Amino acid sequence: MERKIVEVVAAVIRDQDKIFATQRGYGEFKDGWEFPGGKIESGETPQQALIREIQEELDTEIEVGKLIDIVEYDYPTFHLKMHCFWAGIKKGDLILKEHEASKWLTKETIHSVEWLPADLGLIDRIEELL
Ligand SMILES: Nc1nc2c([nH]c(=O)n2[C@H]2C[C@H](O)[C@@H](COP(=O)(O)OP(=O)(O)OP(=O)(O)O)O2)c(=O)[nH]1
Repeated sequence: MERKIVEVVAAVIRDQDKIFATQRGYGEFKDGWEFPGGKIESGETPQQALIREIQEELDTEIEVGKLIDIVEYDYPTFHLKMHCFWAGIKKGDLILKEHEASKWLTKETIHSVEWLPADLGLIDRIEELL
């Protein structure tokens, strides 16, 4: 059987030398750290999906910047294709509507949380860009 492809967008919200990470509050990956975002819905561009997801999850309006990378990762039950963009805050205070915790991380602290497996390669790249 063909493995299911899950197409996701994620925002690396940056403020100077810090990036914003969130901890999942429910589901299969509960307690893992990630970049906020979610699944692209049909008819949406990745940028539109990201603006919608961040509004829903964090009650914040973002400006979507450049694509950092498209991460491909094989989880046991699906293949993840994750479009990761730089983002900045336009309006709002990053209120956690779904996540259980959040942190601003720097180059020095970026490895201090337990990232989801698919994010590890990306984290090494971001570390160099901070
Ligand atoms: N948002 C996000 N998801 C990630 C990251 N790394 C990673 O493996 N994932 C995986 C976990 C999930 O299987 C999937 C994202 O789906 P989701 O459950 O957040 O999406 P959603 O909000 O649209 O989903 P749903 O609960 O409404 O079904 O991508 C990451 O850094 N950010």
